[in-house]
Amino acid sequence: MLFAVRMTVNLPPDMDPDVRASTLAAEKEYARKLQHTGEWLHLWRCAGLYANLSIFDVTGNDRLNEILWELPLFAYMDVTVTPLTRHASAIG
Ligand SMILES: O=C(O)CC1=CCC(=O)O1
Repeated sequence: MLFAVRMTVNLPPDMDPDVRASTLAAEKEYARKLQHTGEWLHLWRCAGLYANLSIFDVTGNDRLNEILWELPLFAYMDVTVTPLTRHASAIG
């Protein structure tokens, strides 16, 4: 199943710099791993924002929920999930 997920990151301005750096590094590693497995299909930066638009290809809601809750940045994110289905006019 395909899902579009918008993640907006809100890191506290007073966050400890070491915790910030290690959390961002963990997020990057986690995202790279899921891109390699094919579950995190697209990861796009929303231009000018500390936000991304991602496409996930997962077995279902439960797997997506698991992935999102395990994001190292999850506690600092606003997340919006949109389930996707094929558009009748899509040629691809
Ligand atoms: O920077 C972001 O948008 C948050 C994020 C998601 C995966 C990643 O590596 O960073």
